[in-house]
Amino acid sequence: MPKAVLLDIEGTTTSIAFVKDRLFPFAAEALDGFLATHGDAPAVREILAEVQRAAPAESPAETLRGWMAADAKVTPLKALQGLIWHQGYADGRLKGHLWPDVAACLRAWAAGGVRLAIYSSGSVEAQRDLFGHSEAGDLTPLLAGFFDTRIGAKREAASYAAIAAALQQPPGEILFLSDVAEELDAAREAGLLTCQLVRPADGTRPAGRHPEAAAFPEVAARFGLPR
Ligand SMILES: CSCCC(=O)C(=O)COP(=O)(O)O
Ligand SMILES: [Mg+2]
Repeated sequence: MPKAVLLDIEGTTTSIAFVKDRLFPFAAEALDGFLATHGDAPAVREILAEVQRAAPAESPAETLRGWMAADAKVTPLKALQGLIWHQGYADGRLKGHLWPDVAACLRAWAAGGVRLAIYSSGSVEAQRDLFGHSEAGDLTPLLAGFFDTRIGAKREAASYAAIAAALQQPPGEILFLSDVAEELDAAREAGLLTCQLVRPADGTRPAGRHPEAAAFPEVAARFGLPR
């Protein structure tokens, strides 16, 4: 049985539609107003300086809008989206979507001594907000670690090796769950166990090169996780 489970968010714990049709438009629509009112806050200034360094020829707002349109998994964009979503979670406009099978399995796995951690392109702050204000309540006490692209890109094996080291867990004892085959390939290269979430409602196509499950109870059955 794996001693730790590392979880992707979009397409794994959470519907792709929630991220693409709710979270992303929420941040895009709020961008200009947020920059006007919070542009001088130190955390925002730092992000904007990083954006400007990445694309010196245009304004940070233009660059951010381009990255949003392209769904670029770029760390400063993800950090800024997290700050914008934080307001929505705080005032109740946003609630983190979780597939109905997810919360019960996370509770059972954690209660059975399995360590749980998140690895998403969304910033650590955004991850904490999604699970802290989820439709199933505050699940953050179940989670032992949060990792984003600051530790490395999700399609690079080195990122998974770094996460295993941060969790102080041998890679072979960690099961990584994701809908994206290239992420699973990278995790397996680093020595992690892998399982592709092929959720019918998300339209995920099975890649055919990793164990597959349509929902978390199937993951539990296949890998002997507590139920
Ligand atoms: C913290 S939820 C927002 C997820 C996000 O911004 C994203 O780009 C999806 O990334 P994932 O690695 O979870 O597929
Ligand atoms: Mg995903």
